[in-house]
Amino acid sequence: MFQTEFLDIPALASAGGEVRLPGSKSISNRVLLLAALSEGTTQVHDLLDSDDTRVMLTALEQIGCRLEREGDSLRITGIGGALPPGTAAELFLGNAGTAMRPLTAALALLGGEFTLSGVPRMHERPIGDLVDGLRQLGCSIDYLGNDGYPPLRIAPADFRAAAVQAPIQVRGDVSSQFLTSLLMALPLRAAAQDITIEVVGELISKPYIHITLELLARFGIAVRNDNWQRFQIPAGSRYRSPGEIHVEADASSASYFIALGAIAAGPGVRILGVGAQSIQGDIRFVEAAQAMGAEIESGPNWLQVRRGRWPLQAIDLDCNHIPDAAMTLGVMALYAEGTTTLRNIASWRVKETDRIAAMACELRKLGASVEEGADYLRVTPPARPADWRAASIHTYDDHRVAMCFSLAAFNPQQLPVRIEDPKCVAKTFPDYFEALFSVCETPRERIPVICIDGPTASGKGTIAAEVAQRLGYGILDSGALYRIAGLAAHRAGIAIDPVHEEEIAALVRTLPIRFTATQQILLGDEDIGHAIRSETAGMDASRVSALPAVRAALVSLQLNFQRLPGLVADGRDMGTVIFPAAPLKVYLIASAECRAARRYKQLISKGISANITALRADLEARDARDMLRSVAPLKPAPDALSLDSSELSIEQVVEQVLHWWQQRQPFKG
Ligand SMILES: O=C(O)C1=C[C@@H](OP(=O)(O)O)[C@@H](O)[C@H](O)C1
Ligand SMILES: C=C(OP(=O)(O)O)C(=O)O
Repeated sequence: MFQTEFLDIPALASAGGEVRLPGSKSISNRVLLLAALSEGTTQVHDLLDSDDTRVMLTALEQIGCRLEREGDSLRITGIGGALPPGTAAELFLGNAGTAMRPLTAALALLGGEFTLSGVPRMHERPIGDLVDGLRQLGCSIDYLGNDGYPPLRIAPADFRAAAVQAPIQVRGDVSSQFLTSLLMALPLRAAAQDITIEVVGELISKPYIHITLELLARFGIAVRNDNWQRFQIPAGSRYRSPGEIHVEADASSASYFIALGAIAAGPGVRILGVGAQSIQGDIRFVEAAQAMGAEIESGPNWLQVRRGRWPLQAIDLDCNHIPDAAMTLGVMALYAEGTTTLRNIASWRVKETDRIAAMACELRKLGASVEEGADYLRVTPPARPADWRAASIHTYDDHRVAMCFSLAAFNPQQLPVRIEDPKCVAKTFPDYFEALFSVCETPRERIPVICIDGPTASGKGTIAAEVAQRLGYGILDSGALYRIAGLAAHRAGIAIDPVHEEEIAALVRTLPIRFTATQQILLGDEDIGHAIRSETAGMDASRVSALPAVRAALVSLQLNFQRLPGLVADGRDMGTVIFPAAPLKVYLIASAECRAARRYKQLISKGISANITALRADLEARDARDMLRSVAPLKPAPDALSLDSSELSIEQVVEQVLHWWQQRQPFKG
């Protein structure tokens, strides 16, 4: 997951390949609650691992469920319809509507003392209609903040007096989750009598009720659905675990990759884990994308999406049945001919943020004309490529804003897009950007490289790692590559000798090397940081570096590090030889005295004795050698910015580099 303050996505060109999507949030949290209410153990496969499911799991553990991980699956042992006596807990439910609402209903009916709270936005998301429904049953629920909103206090209620006779009424026009919550919890009261729930007002987001009914059926509860207006839970209903259950991949998350396939040139995208037979209503996003021009084939568990009509075709659609995925249509509209209208989406205003306002504001930043109404959004794309703007997309702690706006990186003006607070995708799809980059391509020259060159002990490695971490970029420690090449040849039993030059070069080209943000050096899964610092590795490194074919192979290996979303490369010839077109080159220096003192401190802290005068003499000798060597000598590139770190802290140097970087970016707030 990208934990950075922002993520700059370079202009993207095409897409191809396969993505396996994480599990459905809506299914995961329903399955967890139903398993928790059942007796016995349910083994859940392919559960979503994200913020929304984590808050649910923690809450279920707090109320007495047992959770065990078994390989990739989770075994959950339920409470069997009754809480252990005296159960009390403070539950924090983040911003997960699928945890807050259903748990409110279940816990209010189970007895026990609870407080339920969430992030500040959760305290602005309505729950009053559900509380009103539950109060009809005699539940004791108090608002701890504003009436109608979490946080809530639930106290045990005496249900004996209140046989449920009249139908329970619940409004359906603010969120379908209120009805879902009653449907999942009311079997607790249906041992001896039928229970009827009646929807007041129009029921929105109906397909989510379909998911609820499907999963209730899997747990042994057959609800009668009378035209989406009345629902009857039959007397004698009991939660019965199916024993084992698989969670489908998330159809709302699929929308970003369906849109990607529709927008991007290239062979198309194959989406695994969800298909035509999904129980999730958001699968109908497929029809909307087809109407805009996408070519989509599907099987029971996969979708294959390719660009069809181009530019896309504008649509006018009632999106009530696909409230979450429809946000993605707002961004697809940027690539359409004509004006796209998304209707009947009033519920967007009470989700993670006011999504109508958020979409309108961010789409305008990109150059679109947007009309916003109480329950609709009308998007007209930028008239000409030159009307697109490079925007810094504010994401409002809304995962879907972050995910759908990443697709603006396919703009015809080839402008990068900045996504602020990219970690907000953790709500439902923590590795969204990694998945996106794994199927997107762009010409190498669009992927930014920051070069940090300089003499030995100038602090390049530390600065490069920190800058890379702050930008979410990859790292290339080019100095280590020669050592790794030597080590790999040595391990493969190939003598480092000109006779084996081609063989070593071939080996080098395939080495799976990675530099992590925490300065680990990985060869495959092995941390080889230590092994390459040995005396022998140093000797091997200098011998391989004398072989021209190996040097050439290392050049292409180094170029291969230029991957999405960007790279920080540290070394001696990054800006001069390997990445001469890099948009920022820093030449990092420090006085010999200062570098010797730093190295001295470093060695002493590791318990290695050292002599500062000898260290300084060593450094100066190496500087001279590096600067005078005939191949790629150490020198600043003509367009490098020099930075003397002698008197600066690490943080000050990092800030200076980032400041230079920001100055080169085109983004407008
Ligand atoms: O029941 C569910 O799993 C959901 C229902 C929908 O909410 P509304 O019914 O509030 O539209 C949807 O937006 C949400 O992401 C998940
Ligand atoms: C509205 C959403 O979430 P929640 O389940 O919190 O309502 C969403 O995921 O888009």
